[in-house]
Order: sequence, then structure tokens, then C-alpha cells
Amino acid sequence: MRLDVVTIFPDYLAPLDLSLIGKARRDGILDVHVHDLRTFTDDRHRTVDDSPLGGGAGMVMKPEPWARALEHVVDAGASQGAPVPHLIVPGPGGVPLTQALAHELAQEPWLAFACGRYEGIDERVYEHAGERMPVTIVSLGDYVLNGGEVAVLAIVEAVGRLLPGVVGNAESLVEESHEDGLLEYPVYTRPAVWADGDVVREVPPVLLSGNHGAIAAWRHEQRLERTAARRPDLLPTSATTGALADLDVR
Ligand SMILES: COc1ccc2nc(C(=O)O)sc2c1
Repeated sequence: MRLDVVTIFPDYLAPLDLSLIGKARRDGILDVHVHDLRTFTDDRHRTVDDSPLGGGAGMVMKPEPWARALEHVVDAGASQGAPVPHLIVPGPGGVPLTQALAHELAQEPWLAFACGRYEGIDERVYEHAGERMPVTIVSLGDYVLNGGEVAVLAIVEAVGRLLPGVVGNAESLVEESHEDGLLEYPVYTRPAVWADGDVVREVPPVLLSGNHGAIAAWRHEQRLERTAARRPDLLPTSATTGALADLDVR
């Protein structure tokens, strides 16, 4: 998968060189290109913003640098097995980033990201891009960041880790929070008995039983209980009348 990111803060994307995503780049699974929007300005001050027409606070990102940057991305990546990328623009008014959306994006050969700053990008840039490629505005959640870079790091990690070969043990992707609508179960490791100061903390005995059926059942019950307690909105109504009702989780 090819990823292109256009930003006025290229250094913000340095974490994409680290950990599993960094290894995926070195392994050739991800091909990441970060572009400085100021490269595509045409004035000595490398201007990317101006005052909002119609008045209002803050500044708006000018359309011309963005149009040049996106056309450069399309020209640079044309050999990707797709003529154009799917352009993802992080924004507070976007569709929420969900595990389902991450799986959808992980199927694409080429994603491009436009990182807004200030009060946002001139609306005509979305029109310009939409005439050339699919465009989706994506939000991390119901809060506002100062720009799109943090959201791009989150989206790239959520999508990149789903690509074959990125996460060492693919099985670890199965029973994760949100993969099947439930939150994940609690995890424990050695020591089985932890002397935490004057408090002795033991691991649930079922995990030491060697009874894999009982362990699986306990873990599923824990997932239902945690989801009911922390994210009841994720539970299908059927679950609240079925297994949960037996658990008497309220
Ligand atoms: C100006 O660019 C922005 C501003 C706020 C913002 N908030 C996001 C979010 O995902 O919450 S992405 C994003 C981009």
C-alpha cells in the first residue's frame, strides 16, 4: 500500500518511522511519502493561508498550493495499480474512524491524506479533488484537534496494522476491542500471585486451570461484562436479553 501525506508540518509524521509501521515500511509493505505543502507555494513567503472571505476568526488554507500538491501526488503515484488515490481528509465534521472503516481502507492500494490546519482548507479544494479522486472526510471522534496530522497518525496505524505481515501474530487481531463489536477481555501474565506491597493480587484461577473451554467461556463473559459496563451502545439489543441478562450486568 502506498500512502501520501500532504502537511505543513512534515516532522509531525516522523512517528511513521517507528515500531510496527516503521518496520512495515522497511519490509516494503507500506510505501509512505510525506509532502510539505509549502513546496507547492509560488511566493517568496511560501504562503499557505489567508483571511476568511466573509470575515470571521482565524485563517483559511489557500486553494492553489493544495491543488498543485494533490496533482503532484497523483502524478507521482500513478504506477500504484490505481490511477488515483483515495483522498482522506481528517476533519471534525467527518465520518467517524471505526474498525469497520479501517478494514475498508486496508483494502485500498493507495491512500492520500490532506492535513488541514488553521480554520480549515478552502472548500473549493474538496470540489477540485472530488472531480479527480474519491474523497472521504474522517474524524477521530466528537472533539476538535488543531490539525489533521494526529488523526493521520491514528488512521495509518489503525489501517496499517491490518495489512498482512505487519502484526507478527495475525491471531492477535481477532479478539481485539471492536473487531466483533465487543471490548477485549482482561489479560494477565506472570507472576500468578503478585505481592503488591502489603496487597496480594492473584490471577483469576480459571486462567491457571489448563481448561481451554472454561478459559474461552470466562473470557467471552468478561468481554460481554466490560462492553455492557463501558460501551452498552455497542451491544446489539439481543445481547441484553440473552447472555447479558444471565450475567445480571446493569
Ligand atoms: C484544520 O484541520 C483540522 C482541525 C480539526 C480537526 N479535528 C479532527 C478530528 O479528527 O477530531 S481532524 C482535524 C483537522
